[in-house]
Amino acid sequence: MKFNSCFSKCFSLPSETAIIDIRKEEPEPGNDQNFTVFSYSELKVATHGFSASNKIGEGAFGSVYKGLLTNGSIVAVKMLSIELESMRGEREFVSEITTLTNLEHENLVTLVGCCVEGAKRFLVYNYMENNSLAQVLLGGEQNGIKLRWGARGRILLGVARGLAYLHEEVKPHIVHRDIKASNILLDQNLIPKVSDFGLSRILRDNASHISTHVAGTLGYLAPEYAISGRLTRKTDVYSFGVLLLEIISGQTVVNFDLEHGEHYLVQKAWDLYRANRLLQLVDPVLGMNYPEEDAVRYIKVGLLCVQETARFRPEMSTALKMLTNEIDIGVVQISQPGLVADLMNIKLGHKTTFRSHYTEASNMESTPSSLSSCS
Ligand SMILES: Nc1ncnc2c1ncn2[C@@H]1O[C@H](COP(=O)(O)OP(=O)(O)OP(=O)(O)O)[C@@H](O)[C@H]1O
Repeated sequence: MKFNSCFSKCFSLPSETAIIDIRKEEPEPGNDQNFTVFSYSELKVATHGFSASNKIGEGAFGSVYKGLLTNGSIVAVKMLSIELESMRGEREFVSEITTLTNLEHENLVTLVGCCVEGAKRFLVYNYMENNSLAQVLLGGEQNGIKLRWGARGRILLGVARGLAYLHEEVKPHIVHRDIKASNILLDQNLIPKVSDFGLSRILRDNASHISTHVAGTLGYLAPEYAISGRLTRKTDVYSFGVLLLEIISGQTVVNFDLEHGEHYLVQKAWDLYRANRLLQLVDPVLGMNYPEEDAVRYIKVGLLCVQETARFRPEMSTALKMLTNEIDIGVVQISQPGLVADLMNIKLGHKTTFRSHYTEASNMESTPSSLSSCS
């Protein structure tokens, strides 16, 4: 796709700015027709000037705004607040985004386009009506959504499918790196959509967006990734296992409000497994309204995914088959999970240093260089 093949158009807009110039990427024949390079003014109008009332979230990359495009579609506009030196150049940025928009799966958020205006960069996604799993599952009553067992099962299967697609069908495969409840968005039917996949591709080498200074995020990190920076698909499998345990238990991976001994969800699940009391992990709000056999199977898959030794964790497609009972988890041995407790104690006071340890060179499986200052 040629980035310089933009053209200007005039649209009438339902605001005080009646007519503005809009640059759009003209698709070449055979190219992806769904990809749009938006103009800054178009996004500005769509989000009411990036107003506070349109702001729907804030992440490590920057603020997210709800927007209404002139064609009537509702979008989420992510304003990237990353230093320019960490970001790829204009052409590379657009080319990486084009690649990402070609990834289509029911369980991935659709990236509809981007905007480059000087130093400013924006990503434009389909808007997800039910916000993130973090807010719905762990945000309490204010969301007005109570996730029943069936919905929880559909969500974790959907996330597993989305990840299996990124890991095993996309070529070259994509390691998400940041699987967590706030990166799972829910559409109007509570279908889960994995977001923020492939974002490291828009960064220059050695730049990282993973917000490891956030305790919750830290709890999702596989031990080998946290300690030595080794990034593989099994790193995502670990994070998926943590997410699964959160979905079943309704608890966050780390919660210091709970009683001593219950702070770390993975530790708690492991203790209950060894005591043969796995059902005690299930979210009490579900009462008795869940099939016990499925619950035990799901939790065992979660524990298998968070095993300390990466090679003992299943591939995502295998985990999926275990969840759906196509593969019998009963015969699989589960050993010691990777526990974050020690890591949390050591690292949380060292925000800046810690973050700098999580730099990765590419989206591919990698082992970054020295971590000698890690203490
Ligand atoms: N496509 C979308 N539709 C609806 N809401 C969205 C969409 N994308 C993001 N959001 C909202 O914006 C919030 C911030 O999203 P973002 O992906 O920037 O950060 P995060 O995942 O919460 O945190 P981090 O950047 O540390 O991973 C989300 O939690 C969600 O509430």
